[in-house]
Amino acid sequence: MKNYDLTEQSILKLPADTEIVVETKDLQVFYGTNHAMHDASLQFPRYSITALIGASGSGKSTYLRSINRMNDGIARVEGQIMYRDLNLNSKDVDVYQMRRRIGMVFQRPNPFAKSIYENIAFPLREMGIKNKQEIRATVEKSLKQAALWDEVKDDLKRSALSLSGGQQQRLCIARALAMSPDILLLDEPASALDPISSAKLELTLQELKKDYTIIIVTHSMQQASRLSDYTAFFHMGHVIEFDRTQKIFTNPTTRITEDYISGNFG
Ligand SMILES: Nc1ncnc2c1ncn2[C@@H]1O[C@H](COP(=O)(O)OP(=O)(O)OP(=O)(O)O)[C@@H](O)[C@H]1O
Repeated sequence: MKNYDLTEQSILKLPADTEIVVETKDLQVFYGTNHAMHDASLQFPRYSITALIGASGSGKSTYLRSINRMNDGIARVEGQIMYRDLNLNSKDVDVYQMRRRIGMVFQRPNPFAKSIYENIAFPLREMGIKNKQEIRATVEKSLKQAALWDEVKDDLKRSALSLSGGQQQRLCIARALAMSPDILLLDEPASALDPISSAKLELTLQELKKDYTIIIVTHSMQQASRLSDYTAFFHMGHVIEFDRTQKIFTNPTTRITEDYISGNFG
C-alpha cells in the first residue's frame, strides 16, 4: 500500500439552502483500542442517494451503522449525529423509535420466516396498529414502492423464504418503508444478488429517492456511479473525499481517490 497523506481531504461544501436530513460532525468510532473512524463530518441532502465507497476495512459499514446506532454495545462512538435538530448520539434518544425513521437493509436479505404479508403486517401490529384495513393498505403500498407487488400480489400468504434473493431484498426494503422512514441505510444490499436482480434493485432505489434520503455502501464503483448523486470515499477510517458523484468519478480532487477510482491503489 502506498503511503498516502490521510490529512489530504476534499469535502464538498453544499450550498447553504440545501436541506440536510442527516449530518455527522467529527464522528469517531473505537472498537476497543482500534480507532476505526476518524473525524467523519458529512452531510446528506434530502431526496438524494449518497454512495459510500472504499476498500475493504476502510470503515464504510462502521460509519453507516453508527448513524442509526447499530454500533451500540459493540463500539464507542463519539461526535454528533444530527438528524435534523436531534443529536442521535445521545443517551436520551429512543433508539427503537429512531430506527423507524432511519430504516436499514443489510447485505444478506433477512426476511422473517413468515408469509410475505406477515413480514410487513407483524411489525406494524407490534407498533400498535390494530386496524386491519390500515395494515392491508400499508402492506400493499410498501410492496408497490419496493417494486415487488406485481410479483407477489396473488399469493401474499406464501412464505417469504420461498422468494428469490432479489425479491427477499425488496421485501426487506418494503418492511423498512412500512415504518414510514425518512432515511434508508443500505449496507451492500446488492452484493448477494445476481446482475438482473441487482439492476432491478437499483431501479427501485432510483424511484425511492423521490421520497426518501438514501445512503448506500457499495463495493461496486459502477453501481455507485450509476446510482448515486453524491459519493463519499473512505480510506483507513478517514473520509477522504465527498463530492457530486460525477465529479468523483471524472475529476477527483485528491490523489488517493484518483488512484482508487482508476485502479492504481495499493
Ligand atoms: N464488530 C467489530 N469489532 C471489532 N472491529 C471491527 C468490527 N467491525 C469492524 N471492525 C473493524 O473496523 C474497521 C473498519 O471495518 P468496516 O467493516 O467498517 O469496513 P468496511 O469498509 O465496511 O469493509 P468491507 O467493505 O469489507 O465491509 C476494520 O479494521 C475492522 O476490522
